[in-house]
Amino acid sequence: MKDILNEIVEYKRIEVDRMKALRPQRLLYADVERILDGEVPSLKTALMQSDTGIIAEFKRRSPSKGWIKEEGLACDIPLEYQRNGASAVSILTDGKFFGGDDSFITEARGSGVTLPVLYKNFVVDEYQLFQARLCGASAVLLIASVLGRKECGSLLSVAHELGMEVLLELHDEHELDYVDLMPDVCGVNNRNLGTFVTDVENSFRLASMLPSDMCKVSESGISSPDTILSLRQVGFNGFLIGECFMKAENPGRELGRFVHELEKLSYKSSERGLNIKVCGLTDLGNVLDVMSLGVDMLGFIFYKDSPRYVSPERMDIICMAFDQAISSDVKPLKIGVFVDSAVDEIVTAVARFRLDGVQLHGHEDVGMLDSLRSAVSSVCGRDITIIKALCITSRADVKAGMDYCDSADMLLFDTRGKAVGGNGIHFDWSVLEAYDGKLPFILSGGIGHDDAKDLLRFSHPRLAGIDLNSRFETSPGIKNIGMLSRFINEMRVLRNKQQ
Ligand SMILES: O=C(O)c1ccccc1N[C@@H]1O[C@H](COP(=O)(O)O)[C@@H](O)[C@H]1O
Repeated sequence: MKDILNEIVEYKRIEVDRMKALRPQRLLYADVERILDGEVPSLKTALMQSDTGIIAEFKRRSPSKGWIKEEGLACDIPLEYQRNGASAVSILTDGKFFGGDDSFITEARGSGVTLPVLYKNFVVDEYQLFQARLCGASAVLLIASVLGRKECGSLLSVAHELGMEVLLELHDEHELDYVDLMPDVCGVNNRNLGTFVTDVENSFRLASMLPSDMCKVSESGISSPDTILSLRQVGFNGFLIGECFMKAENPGRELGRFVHELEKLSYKSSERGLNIKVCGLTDLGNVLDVMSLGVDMLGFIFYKDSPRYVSPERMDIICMAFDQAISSDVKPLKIGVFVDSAVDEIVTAVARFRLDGVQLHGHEDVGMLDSLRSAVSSVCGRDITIIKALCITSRADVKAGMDYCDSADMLLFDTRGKAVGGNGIHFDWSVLEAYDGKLPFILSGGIGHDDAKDLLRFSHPRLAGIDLNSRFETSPGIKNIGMLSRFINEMRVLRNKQQ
């Protein structure tokens, strides 16, 4: 088989010469000089700080697949990626082989894309770096296997002088000496550019050979959130995904679905430790204070008989401030708590308050959960996390949780008491030994500030988090921030000692 990479690079050199003849380098540089004062967002910072680390790629065709999305618009898809949880966007600008163009980055910027944009092309000449800067790129891709080490070093310096970062792409261990050139980000390509065959094992193989403090990206062939979790464990910060999104009818929506799956999996694997849900919030200032503690989920009770009921009008105000206050490293999920509400009512709340999940605290059966999931999907175009709460007194109550294993994403075990929820009393946690289902669960029911030690002694393979509610309040619906903060710190200290 003819080596496709060689063919592309041969053509690229001819193409660059042609472009230079049409627009000499000094004229191009004069244009670049005019915009050099303006800054572009950093790819490295976005990857190191963001939740997902996903670099979503806009790629209309490829040499191996032909057209993937010929009708895809650069003023549409990259912005949708930004709205659906990407940390950065990669835009293919090579024309002949990938159906791209530099104008795609200009169009994406024009449509409102503020995320870092990677200029994805086969850079062999500094002329292309000027082009990248001019169209609004934050970073350029340099491929070790098509550049001599010296040539790569000098392109890297020019990119830096132009205020752009470099993602240096490696494919195998023979290229590891390029890492000394100090690129901003190091990529491991899982695609053999000669044959276009992908194998994610390549990233796992090279991970330990790269410096541990280097920002690392795994590129190509990633199609499942599970793979991202495993790649994170071996030190990857970023994940470049193109085809998996571009081949979907709606790439932005597909990314949103993928991110949601990733969030759910992160909870399941307890990758973030024991997750903390603070429930029964009703006051805007109190919500912002709780968020500053770095908790994982915020619970809002939409059950009118609860003393922690939050009205829709109050919730609108909370949501507005929540969206503005949010920074990527503090992003709790918004969970709505419902008791035997109608599906329509829940779907309306999910859409209006942009809820990430719902906690069903009544007698909702499996059929209801399935109808709810499909109604949310058709109205909101996305999935939600469904937490089914079960009231527990005995091992038999625990076993009932098994019924929901294909419909819910998580269970919540609460104490059976006089009120539907929020009774403030424990149940006997030892009955949870009877739970051997596959869903993760949140432990709930009267957890208070004096429970930290017992909680850390309690272990169960499916324990994913704890719920803090009535025993952390100054009055119903108002959380005691000092008490919550001391408890969360105590849990962290005890946990670190345990590890
Ligand atoms: O807290 C409430 O008022 C409430 C009302 C209706 C349904 C659920 C409710 N709260 C949930 O109850 C559990 C246990 O809370 P507590 O620790 O015993 O106060 C918790 O999961 C809340 O989400």
